[in-house]
Amino acid sequence: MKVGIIGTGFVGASAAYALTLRGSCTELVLVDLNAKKALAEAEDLQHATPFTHPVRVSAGQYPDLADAQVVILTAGVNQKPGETRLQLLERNVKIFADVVPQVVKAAPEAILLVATNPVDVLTAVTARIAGLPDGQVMGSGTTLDTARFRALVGQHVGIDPQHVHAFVLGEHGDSEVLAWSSASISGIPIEEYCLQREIQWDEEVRKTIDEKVRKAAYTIIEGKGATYYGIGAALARITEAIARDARAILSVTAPNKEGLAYALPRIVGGSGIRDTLEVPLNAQETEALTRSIEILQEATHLAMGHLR
Ligand SMILES: NC(=O)C1=CN([C@@H]2O[C@H](COP(=O)(O)OP(=O)(O)OC[C@H]3O[C@@H](n4cnc5c(N)ncnc54)[C@H](O)[C@@H]3O)[C@@H](O)[C@H]2O)C=CC1
Ligand SMILES: CC(=O)C(=O)O
Repeated sequence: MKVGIIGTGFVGASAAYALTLRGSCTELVLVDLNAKKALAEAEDLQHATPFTHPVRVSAGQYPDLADAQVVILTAGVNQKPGETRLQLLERNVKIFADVVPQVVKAAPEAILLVATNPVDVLTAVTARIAGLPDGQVMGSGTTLDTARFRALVGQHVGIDPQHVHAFVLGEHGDSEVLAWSSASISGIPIEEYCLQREIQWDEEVRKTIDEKVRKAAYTIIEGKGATYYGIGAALARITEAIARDARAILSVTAPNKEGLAYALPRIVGGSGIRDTLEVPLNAQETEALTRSIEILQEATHLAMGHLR
């Protein structure tokens, strides 16, 4: 299975490394405006393959994406310390207006997986430009935030985060919603689990975890300039769900009938998004999700204006 990655900066290169380590594909084509960088990353990754999986890694141009099953879009500017994701909007919409038509021309059958921020808005923009069937365009959405949520809850209760079932919904950004009321440890509500095992579980714990999830990008960018390992692994996981027609439930983002994209748990398989699930929410979470969607609606309207 062939995968293309557009943009070989921190995120693109980390996704490529995760795909190679996990053996998520058999062929990987790297494309970047900076062809020298793409070539250097391809060579470096190729040298990892004797220790990983037999993935054929190369640097290329858009026509080399022909027959790719998935193309991951990571091209664009990232946040500087203190900058929000939505502040990247205008610059990255312009880049996508250039990149997306070239990807669709080369690989019209590929599932497009957007990672560039603001990812929800750029997923809507990609869908608008690409004009592909429903389900063929998705964004990484809150898969990373959901992973952060699960990792922190797992750490607090002392179990493998793979057994924490919890979602972050709405914007991949400041207004995101942690769906506490439906979160569980392998089906046992967290509150009940903590009661059984005499673990602290109160508003203070939830507030600390919420803050750490919501602010993770800001603190990591402050410390090392960019975030990339978490999203690299998330992109490999989403790609595998497509490659193996896994029907995995992942909080990816996708445009609705009105062209507005935000993250909800969705069933991801070989043809992309197969369905969207509803998470039971309490009144406070419903209100927060409505507000998050309103913020994205405003930003998406602005982004579509930049396309004209
Ligand atoms: N969705 C998520 O959860 C996450 C998203 N991101 C986002 O991913 C994006 C990329 O971040 P980084 O890799 O850290 O940035 P980076 O600056 O390290 O890499 C961006 C790459 O895009 C390339 N590029 C720029 N314009 C291009 C064009 N027209 N065609 C082809 N390539 C082009 C650049 O040459 C560069 O190699 C940012 O928007 C960042 O905010 C970052 C982390 C998590
Ligand atoms: C940069 C970004 O979007 C993140 O790490 O969540």
